[in-house]
Amino acid sequence: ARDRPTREWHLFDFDIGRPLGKGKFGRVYMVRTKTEPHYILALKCLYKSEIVQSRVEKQIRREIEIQQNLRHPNVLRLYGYFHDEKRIFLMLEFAGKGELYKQLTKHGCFTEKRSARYIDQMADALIYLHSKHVIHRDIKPENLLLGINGELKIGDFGWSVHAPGNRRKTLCGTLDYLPPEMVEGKEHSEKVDYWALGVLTYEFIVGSPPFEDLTGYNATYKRIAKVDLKIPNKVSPEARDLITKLLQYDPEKRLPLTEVRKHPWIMRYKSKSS
Ligand SMILES: COc1ccc(C(=O)Nc2ccccc2)cc1NC(=O)CCSc1ncnc(N)c1Br
Repeated sequence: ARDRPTREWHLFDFDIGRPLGKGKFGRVYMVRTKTEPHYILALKCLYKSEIVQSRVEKQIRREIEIQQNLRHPNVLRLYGYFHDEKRIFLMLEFAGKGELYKQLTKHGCFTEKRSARYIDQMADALIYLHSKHVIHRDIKPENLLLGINGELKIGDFGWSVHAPGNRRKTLCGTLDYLPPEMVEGKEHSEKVDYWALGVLTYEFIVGSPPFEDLTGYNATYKRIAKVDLKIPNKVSPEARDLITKLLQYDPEKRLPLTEVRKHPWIMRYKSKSS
């Protein structure tokens, strides 16, 4: 198809606003285009020196290609990018209600109604990403954002890959969301995102991830590999059922995302309006 003309962007096209947070590789600012129409964006600034050093240059180019073609209401848009001699700038959709984990920290945990609506939106976004052969691999509250109407947006893609992947994920981040097959360094598929959705469901309702073991890394490892799952009594039977169906050791036994969207716990809270 004829490529849509994308204009060249430069830093001087924008008024720079407040910092939005520190990503894994750089700083993000709220910005506005200087000329009409005044678009509000999140501009992520990455330093080439850091990128070249950590050899993620190839990764980021692949990232950008993948993401410029993603369009889904629950996936944060990457509109485009530009660079100067020292930096690469990612032009991102601005999520009006900011970082979801800040809400989770503030409230401790979410109601089952709010959790079910978020999980339904996550499942919808993951069905879309998997249809594009993108496995997210890093689903956790820190990577989720909220749009201006409170809708969930998968907001960060530092580690998504094209399926099937078994690139060792440098275990710098938390282990809590890793499924047994990744913890054991085995080949993994998009089913890793099914597992992470189960972990997310648990964490939204309970307020902490299911295999967290503050005594350390190896303790969490063991609990994941054994699927040592204890669900508190406060969790409703329907939520318990969904969590158990997602946190299955065998990836093939995990509930498909289309079934998640039809699960009684999700259906019970589907907003009448939408
Ligand atoms: C599509 O979103 C991305 C796509 C790609 C990358 C990225 O860094 N890729 C990458 C960087 C280096 C190496 C390999 C991959 C990051 C993001 N997203 C982000 O960084 C989120 C910034 S925080 C924020 N954003 C909007 N509204 C808010 N209110 C906030 Br707070």
